[in-house]
Amino acid sequence: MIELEDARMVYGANVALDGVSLRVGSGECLAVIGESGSGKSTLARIMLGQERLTSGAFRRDGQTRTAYVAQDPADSLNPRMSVARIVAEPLTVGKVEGDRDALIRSAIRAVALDEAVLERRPSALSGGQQQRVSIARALVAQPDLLVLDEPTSALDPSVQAQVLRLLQDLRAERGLTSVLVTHDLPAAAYLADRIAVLHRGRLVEIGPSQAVWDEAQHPYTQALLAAAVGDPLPEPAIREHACSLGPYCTAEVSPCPATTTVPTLTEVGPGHLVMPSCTKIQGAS
Ligand SMILES: Nc1ncnc2c1ncn2[C@@H]1O[C@H](COP(=O)(O)OP(=O)(O)OP(=O)(O)O)[C@@H](O)[C@H]1O
Repeated sequence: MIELEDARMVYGANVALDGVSLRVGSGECLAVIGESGSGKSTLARIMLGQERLTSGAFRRDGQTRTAYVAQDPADSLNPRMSVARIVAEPLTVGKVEGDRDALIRSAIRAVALDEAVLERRPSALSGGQQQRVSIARALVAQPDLLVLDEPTSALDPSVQAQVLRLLQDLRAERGLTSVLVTHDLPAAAYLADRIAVLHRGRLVEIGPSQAVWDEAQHPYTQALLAAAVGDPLPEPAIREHACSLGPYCTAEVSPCPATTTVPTLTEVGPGHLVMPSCTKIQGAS
């Protein structure tokens, strides 16, 4: 459904994407993971058709309707509009025909919100409810491709788990094609069929989520995994990588100080769902 071939994106002296080739099949969820600055958001903008590559090819099925869920619902929902108007926006922009009221109510029910929220403003909702409204807005015009940029990272851990479960249910019900951009490897492994790992604009690994989780091949992916599961970091080379893990590293100076915060996993419910919580490790410089 979507294909990138030798994609390169350059902003002045910054190479955001460097020779990336990948495909996203119809109905597939691909997670794109990597540290801050690795090129994830650039890739998302390309897939949404918002920017053009410097070189290489981007192909998308002709009539693809795209939708986007941003990281922080507080930023992406207009505080002056009612939830009903917010959710209706893509219907207006896309000039969608049909019973708008029914489509809006159906989208709100799909994200497990009560229809009573339609009359409220975003400020009268919790962060988790706001993100559900963002997802309802993304779904209302029945997109073929949903791009989610860190959809849970602005939420409390318990709410993150609920939103991830919701996204998983929506995937199962609707067979949506989706691209999940995240630095959260457990969330990627939970939700996605495949995981693509970006490091400094290069695709260093791509494969089925379970395989990447169980047997990551590239040292950078192994370092991300070690950080995600709170393993002590055995190899000096991997420690070096781990210290460049922006989202997981509290250090703002280089070299990294001796104490680094990395996430560990906590079971939060039945099945396979795990969410990161933080722990201190010593000597991870
Ligand atoms: N509009 C732009 N102008 C100049 N440089 C840019 C622009 N957009 C991205 N970049 C650069 O491209 C690189 C990749 O940025 P990008 O935002 O895609 O990374 P990211 O993985 O999404 O990071 P984050 O997780 O922090 O959002 C960075 O070096 C960034 O500074």
